Amino acid sequence: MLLEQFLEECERLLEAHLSGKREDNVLPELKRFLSLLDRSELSHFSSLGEYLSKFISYLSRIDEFPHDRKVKRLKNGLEMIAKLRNFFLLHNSEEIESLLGRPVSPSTPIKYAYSVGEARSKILKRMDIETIGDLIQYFPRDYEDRRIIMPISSIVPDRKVSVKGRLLNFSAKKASGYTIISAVVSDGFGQLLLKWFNQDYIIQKLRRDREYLIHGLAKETPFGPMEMNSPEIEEIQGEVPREILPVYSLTSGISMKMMRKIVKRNLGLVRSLDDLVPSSITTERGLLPRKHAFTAIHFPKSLYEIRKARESLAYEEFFLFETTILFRKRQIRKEYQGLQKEISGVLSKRLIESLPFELTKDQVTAFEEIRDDMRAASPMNRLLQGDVGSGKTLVAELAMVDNYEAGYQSALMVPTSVLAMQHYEKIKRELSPIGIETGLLTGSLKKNEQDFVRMRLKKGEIDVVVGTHALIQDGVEFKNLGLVVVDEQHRFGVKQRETLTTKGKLLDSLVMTATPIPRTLALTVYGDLDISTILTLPKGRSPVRTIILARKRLKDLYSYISDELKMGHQAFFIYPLIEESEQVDLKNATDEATKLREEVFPGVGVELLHGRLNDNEKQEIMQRFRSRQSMILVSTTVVEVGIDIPTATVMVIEHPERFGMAQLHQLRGRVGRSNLKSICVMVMNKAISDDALSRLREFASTSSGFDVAELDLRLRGPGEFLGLRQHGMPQFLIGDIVNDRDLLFKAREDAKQLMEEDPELLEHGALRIEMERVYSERARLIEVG
Ligand SMILES: Nc1ncnc2c1ncn2[C@@H]1O[C@H](COP(=O)(O)OP(=O)(O)OP(=O)(O)O)[C@@H](O)[C@H]1O
Repeated sequence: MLLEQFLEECERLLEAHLSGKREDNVLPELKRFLSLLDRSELSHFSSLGEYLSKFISYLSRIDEFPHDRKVKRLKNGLEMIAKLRNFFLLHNSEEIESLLGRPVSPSTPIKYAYSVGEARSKILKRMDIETIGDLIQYFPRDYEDRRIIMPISSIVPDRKVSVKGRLLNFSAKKASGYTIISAVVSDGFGQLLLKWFNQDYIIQKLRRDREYLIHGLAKETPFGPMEMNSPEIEEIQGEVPREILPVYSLTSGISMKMMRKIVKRNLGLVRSLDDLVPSSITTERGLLPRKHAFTAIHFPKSLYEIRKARESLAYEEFFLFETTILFRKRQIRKEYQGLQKEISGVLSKRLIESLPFELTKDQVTAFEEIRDDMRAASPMNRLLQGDVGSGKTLVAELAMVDNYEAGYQSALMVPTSVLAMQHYEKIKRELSPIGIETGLLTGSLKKNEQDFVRMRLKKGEIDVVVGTHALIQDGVEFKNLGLVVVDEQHRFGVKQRETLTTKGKLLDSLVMTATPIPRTLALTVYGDLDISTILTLPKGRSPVRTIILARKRLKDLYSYISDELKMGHQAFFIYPLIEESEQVDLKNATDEATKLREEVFPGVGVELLHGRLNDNEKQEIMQRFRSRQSMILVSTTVVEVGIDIPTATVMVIEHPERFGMAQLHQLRGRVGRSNLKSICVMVMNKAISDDALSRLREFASTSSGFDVAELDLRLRGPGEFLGLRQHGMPQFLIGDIVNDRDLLFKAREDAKQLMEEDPELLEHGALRIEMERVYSERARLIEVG
């Protein structure tokens, strides 16, 4: 085997031992690989041979060592493999030149590319390839390793392999709208069954008795030969070179062979690509220079080179993105002067002293960060994230007190009028004693009431206003707005945030979110914002116990709730539907409320809340629940966000599988908001799928919103997570913010350092040009954010 294959096998072996998958001796296998090694490559480089001997002798006594020393050697062994490979890569980079043809320009329309022309360019356009630049960035979805052609009889199932075989027979069948093409190939010793679904064009490639090269993943079948689904297949003409070839996603009208040829012939483009990442960083991070990475991603010499090329290109994407954000942020700071506020902190101290509890450490830190921002000359642009009930609103309140002391008005914008009312009452209660005038502005107020509030805002008679979307409507003017706080970022788009911030000039803006998002996402979605995080919950809080309960045990739950009610505690019951539906067989809030009120808990006050009630009705219901005139609130998810009832201790969720992870966590966050022990019960139906059940189990095992967010991200991927796609999250071509998160952090760090050393990017012209080209749209959003 070739050196690279030898290294691949060694790596697999050491990793299997390190992870405990293998427990036998290491050395015999290592020796076997060594005996298969084709040493011709070593003869070019004496130092390579020497290093290889060192590697072998380092591992020669490994099986005699105790466990911990063995582990250490395995780890070091893997590092030595990486070094050997890097040595090899450098050697390869000299070969790249020979691969590259004549230079072309990235913006050249695809029809002028080599081997393309008018007709093919139409096909390529269907693959979103409009220019030669797009072509080079059309990355392979997989690779075909032709360095070893396996005998069919030695195929290991579930591993991708290349084999050679003569086509014995083939057939095409149509069944319920599908075309299934089957073929049998043999290499004289073994047979393999090939199958393609709905790939009609394959049939044109098949000729009985011809020899083919086949690449794919073989699966075992209970009877008969192994089977490969949708393999790559190509007729053999002459010698098959030992190489790794790219596999692209294609559309009809273009073959894999042709696509490879087109890419290869136009690869000369990479000559004109300037490095975006400074070479000092590339070297330090062990990444490939751009030219090398682009060449290797299409035509790699080894599997390791593929990995390195991918890593290098993903890093480049992240680096470009992070630099853009930092660069724009700096531009904004330079161009816009903010309100430089004078804050002594006397008033906010008074509020803190009046509270019946102490601030948590994280609340103090977040508050200090906000105050520093408000004192500074540039406008604040900060995200305050913290778990449900961690006390974010209080921090925002303190910031508004500081802002008042500096002589400015503040606005707090929340997503629903019920929440606006709740915040307004709390804020009024706490801020009136220190002389701050508060106001409420929601769409549910009567027109003359709204007019009155608007008039007072304009005159500067209201210092702190709480409201909903009504705050951003035309006709709302402030005398001297200085701080905008937006609660629950996800409910408002960037545009709405923008409208409110332009109400005053160069305002400080604070965004609060109770749905913590993993750090990686925070860096990308909120890359333009500074972030304060409240991790710790107030003293004395214990996590909400989360239980999955079988429906037949509802009686036990009812008796538990009765005991809680006797102690003066309250309960929520959440249903996915307001009323009975003909389409789905789900419990609904209206019928269940009647049942709970009349049969299960008579006489305790059971109220029903849902989205079809008008705002005043909703507020009255909440008011009665808050003052404990009613003890049970039956609701749809309207209570999801922000409702703060410290005496509520039981949250019952019916059909929990209908809700998203973040939503479940928000619902759970409605209890456990004081020192009282609380539980969240998810009632389970028999019909629930295994997947849904395991998702709920995982949810039940978490308690912090940060863990829930990581779990959600892992299960659903970044695109679907919280519907972020609509919120300006950048799409990366090759970088994956979940799997490449470490790379993203590194890029962030490096970009920061680069911006400190060369803030105007004078020494990095190519980076600056590319930045403006790719991210012009995103940069516009950042500017207004
Ligand atoms: N340091 C603290 N110690 C004890 N209680 C606190 C502390 N800070 C806030 N609280 C109380 O905890 C409850 C939740 O606080 P708050 O509403 O500010 O949280 P939040 O993070 O905004 O919650 P949510 O995201 O669910 O809206 C309130 O009743 C508040 O008075």
